[in-house]
Amino acid sequence: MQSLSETDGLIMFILEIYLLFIPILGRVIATFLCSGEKEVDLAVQSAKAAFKIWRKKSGMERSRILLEAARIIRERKDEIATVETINNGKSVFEARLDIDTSWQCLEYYAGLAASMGGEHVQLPGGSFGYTRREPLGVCVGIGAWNYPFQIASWKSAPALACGNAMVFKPSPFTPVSTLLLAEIYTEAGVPPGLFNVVQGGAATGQFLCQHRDVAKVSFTGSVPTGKKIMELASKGVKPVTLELGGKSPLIIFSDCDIENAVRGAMMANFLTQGEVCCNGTRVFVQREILDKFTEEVVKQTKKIKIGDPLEEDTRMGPLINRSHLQHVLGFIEQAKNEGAKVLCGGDLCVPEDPKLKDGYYMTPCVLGNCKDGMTCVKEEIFGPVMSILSFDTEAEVLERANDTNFGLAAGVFTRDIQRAHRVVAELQAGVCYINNYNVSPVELPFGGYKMSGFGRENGRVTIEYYSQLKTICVEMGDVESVF
Ligand SMILES: NC(=O)c1ccc[n+]([C@@H]2O[C@H](COP(=O)([O-])OP(=O)(O)OC[C@H]3O[C@@H](n4cnc5c(N)ncnc54)[C@H](O)[C@@H]3O)[C@@H](O)[C@H]2O)c1
Ligand SMILES: CCCCC=O
Repeated sequence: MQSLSETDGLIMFILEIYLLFIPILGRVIATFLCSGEKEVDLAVQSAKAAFKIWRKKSGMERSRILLEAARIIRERKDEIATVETINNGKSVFEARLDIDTSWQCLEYYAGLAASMGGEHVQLPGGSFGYTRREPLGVCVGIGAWNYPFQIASWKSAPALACGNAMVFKPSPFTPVSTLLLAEIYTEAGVPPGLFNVVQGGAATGQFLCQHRDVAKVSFTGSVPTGKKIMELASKGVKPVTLELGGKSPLIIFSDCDIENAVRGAMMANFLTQGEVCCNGTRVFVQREILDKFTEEVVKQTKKIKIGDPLEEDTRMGPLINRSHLQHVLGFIEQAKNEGAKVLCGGDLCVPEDPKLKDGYYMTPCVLGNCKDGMTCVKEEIFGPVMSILSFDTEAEVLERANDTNFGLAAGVFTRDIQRAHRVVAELQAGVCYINNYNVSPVELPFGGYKMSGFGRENGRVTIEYYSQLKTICVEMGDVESVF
């Protein structure tokens, strides 16, 4: 995707034309116009009108419609996954898993919609108070390009279940699948405009964040953009949820089940071409098993089938675009210059199929001899690059694992259950895995510590991020005035 007029920072109506590149082939397949200030306002106004209808519906009514939307997603799973693969480049095998977690999210919040309530509190003299959980209004969702349909589902499902409307802006690199979600919500019976999609990049996102009728912004993307969004939202005192980047540690103790630890490390690094926010890219391995673990990880990494992501047995497709591919390869060059050793991969890859020759493919990379101060260990690469580090003691690895501004996720592999819980209690990360990595059941909250953001997606707690609490105080006696 290229913007003919990349306009980061400009707050005015701008006509942006985006070229939609398909990463599999490296070719333009469509162009589209970005929504300007006027289109953003139209989307917000129609969402506002829909909100007036939707907020009056009972939780049971909202639940029924969300369940119907979940059913349609299940029914259209293969079609949506194919669109996601063509647009993003991830293997269709993985895209189907994303679609599963999407309809599961709608089902989960459909289940909670009818049970959102407040509490009743008795006060002296028969008086009492109660609380009501009320929707916020028109919420904005802004998404990244790595999980387009899933991100839109994870934001819209709790928002709609709570009685809100949502205007969603996908990344301009992956504008397509969110439109399918809008179509599905409409078919399921939400009022027209309740879930609106606007297209565009930074400028469109800014129009949304500063719109006076927007009540909340939920953002998924990078730390620098998250900071800008927080700043814009602060001007209107709008609450924000920030799901940002990471550089998560995965700690492998020598008493682990090594086969599972290797599988965990692969899951922690190579899903969606490594373009995953919570990836455990700093793999700390206890010295006693370093050689054995490294040998096995390299062996498994070399076996990953790279190629046309629409083929059933492909497990790694192209990266999102050419400039990101160059960016990732640049990190590998820098790692070599700083003393890391490339144990496998890290090269441009031209798949055998001639039609794929212009796609954005690379071989997944394992870096050995990594040290804490290296750029590849400190910065989010967002590509298929695993950095292996060694450690000796639990105290030492905890200190090193926490020595980062990020705090999205962390993992530990050990057979010692006391140690597992002791270590995760000390890890400064919002999501911790014991003896697994990168599983995201929608029943569990997901979100970061430190610069990886705040607020949560999924789980019961997310209801609190899409609703507000009203307190009602009821007097049953006479007014005792102090005057
Ligand atoms: N924590 C999570 O749940 C999570 C999930 C997926 C991705 N991510 C993070 O996202 C990043 C990769 O995604 P990306 O490259 O799309 O991120 P990005 O920050 O470049 O863009 C994200 C979205 O923000 C929009 N945007 C850009 N500038 C804006 C501005 N000034 N105002 C409003 N909107 C603006 C973009 O158009 C896009 O829709 C990585 O850092 C990754 O870790 C986090
Ligand atoms: C595993 C899903 C989390 C998405 C982050 O990029």
